[in-house]
Amino acid sequence: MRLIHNMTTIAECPTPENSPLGRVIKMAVIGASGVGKTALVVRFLTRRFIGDYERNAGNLYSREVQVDGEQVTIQVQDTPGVEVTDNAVGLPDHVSCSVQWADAVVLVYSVTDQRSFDLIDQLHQLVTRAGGANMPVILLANKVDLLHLRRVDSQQGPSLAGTLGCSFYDVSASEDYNQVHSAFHRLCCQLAKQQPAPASAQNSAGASATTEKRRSPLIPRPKSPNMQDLKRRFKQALSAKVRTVTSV
Ligand SMILES: Nc1nc2c(ncn2[C@@H]2O[C@H](COP(=O)(O)OP(=O)(O)OP(=O)(O)O)[C@@H](O)[C@H]2O)c(=O)[nH]1
Repeated sequence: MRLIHNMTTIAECPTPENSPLGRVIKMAVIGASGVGKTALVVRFLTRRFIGDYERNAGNLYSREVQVDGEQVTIQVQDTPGVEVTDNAVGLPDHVSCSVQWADAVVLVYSVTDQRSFDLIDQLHQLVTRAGGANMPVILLANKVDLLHLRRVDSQQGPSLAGTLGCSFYDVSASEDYNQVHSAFHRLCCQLAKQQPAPASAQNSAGASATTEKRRSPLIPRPKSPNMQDLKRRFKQALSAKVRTVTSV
């Protein structure tokens, strides 16, 4: 089997950065197309579910949040959907690059899509190959609100997570902010505990070994963190709804 990229282009990969404000936690969200990766990231970072998302071209989102009382910069790389085909050899380059950049990976499948679930085992292998065996990974089963469309048995997710050695969460980006927040937030707490003190508290020689390991001059800087873009899209979605209502 081979993993292919569903999108036409992704121009840039994320670059590790230390915020002058303190700790930066970097996550990559990976899964098949349409499982709700963007919806989950947007829900976590803005509390909102817009419902209609542009096809993902690999956006990097960033936001300051409180983790255990500490102000932390969360950067989330939303990766384009991957698909399974024959002769799998590795992750698409841009996804692999996101894994190498990230401190942790969020694997996502949709409970309405058996193929997206079947992909997870293989994705996990490729993620640990690209990011190292110790890469923290969590598994999210999204769209649990769609009870009538469920195709993946509710026991399959926890069982697979047990086999892979990662935490598992049933979530619904559309219906339940708390579930989504809890899953991402626990991962943030775990990472915050594992990471060394912020770069600002260290001398330059003592910079994070993890950061140094992953820094590469070949990886260009990301587009600027796009909360503005999120807000724009949210406004567009709202105005589209207003237009629909007024035209009825
Ligand atoms: N009912 C329901 N729909 C959801 C949920 N999460 C996402 N969706 C919908 O599923 C569709 C795909 O969501 P996206 O967030 O664009 O999925 P994606 O994984 O980023 O897809 P790609 O950009 O193709 O990689 C959209 O129509 C969302 O509104 C959910 O929890 N419940």
